[in-house]
Amino acid sequence: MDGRVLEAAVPIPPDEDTVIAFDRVNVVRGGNFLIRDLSWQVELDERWVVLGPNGAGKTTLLNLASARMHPTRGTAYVLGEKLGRTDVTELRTRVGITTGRFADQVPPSEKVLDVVVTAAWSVVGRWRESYDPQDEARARELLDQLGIAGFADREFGTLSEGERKRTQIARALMTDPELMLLDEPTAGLDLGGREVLIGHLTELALDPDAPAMVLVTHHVEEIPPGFTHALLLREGTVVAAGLLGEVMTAENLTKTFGLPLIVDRVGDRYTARAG
Ligand SMILES: Nc1ncnc2c1ncn2[C@@H]1O[C@H](COP(=O)(O)OP(=O)(O)OP(=O)(O)O)[C@@H](O)[C@H]1O
Repeated sequence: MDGRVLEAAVPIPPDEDTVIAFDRVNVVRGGNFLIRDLSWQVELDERWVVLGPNGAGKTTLLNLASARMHPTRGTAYVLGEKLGRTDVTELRTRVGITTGRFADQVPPSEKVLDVVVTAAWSVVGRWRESYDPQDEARARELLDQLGIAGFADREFGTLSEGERKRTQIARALMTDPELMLLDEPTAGLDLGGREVLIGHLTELALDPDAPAMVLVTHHVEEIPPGFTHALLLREGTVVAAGLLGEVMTAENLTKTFGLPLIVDRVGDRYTARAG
């Protein structure tokens, strides 16, 4: 494929350290290809960013990776389970996901600690009088890790957008997932909120005990240091995939976004602008 950095050779079935193995996956809806012939492999210790313009298929890719959708054609394994052939209920508990839609489902009066603890039962809204002290301790530890321990007893609805996003990440980590999916975690944040969140995502990315991660974003400025790989998507197909430093070229991003771009690396961050 033109411009492609890495031609994925995906062993099927994948070995046990492979968390995502997609082989020539297609997703077709109403005669349109949302994903076309996509092959991709994510290993346990990798942290991927998925970049692409609106409508490129990024959310569709996360829907596959979180077992919320299975391919129309092609083979997709997530955490060793073949999509379309497996009990997705069990598989979904092994994948942590944060999306913009989640915040809308949380009752504003819900206590922050409860938002995190209830992940253990895949529910939103407190429904038990008391929790296992171990679960509560873990939730507090995660809130602390995300820098919001002081908000444990606050109502979710009173948090800033950035604090809500951090609560959501703590919730996604609560079940100790093997794969963590982050759909535009920094969208809608002001500069300060964005940078704080990027700092926490960097800490997670550098933590060898953290799960494999896939982060979707529209902006190269929002790639947290510590992320190792990138997949560039356009119109459902892979423009480039591989090591971050090799993929993030002006040529690849120009193809991905369909306009001439200049890409700079400043320290461990990227910037892009029209060239
Ligand atoms: N059920 C569906 N039927 C037909 N087309 C669909 C369906 N769901 C999504 N699409 C289309 O598939 C394309 C990919 O959608 P997707 O949401 O995966 O893109 P995205 O990269 O996440 O976009 P954005 O950055 O805007 O969130 C879009 O053009 C969308 O309109």
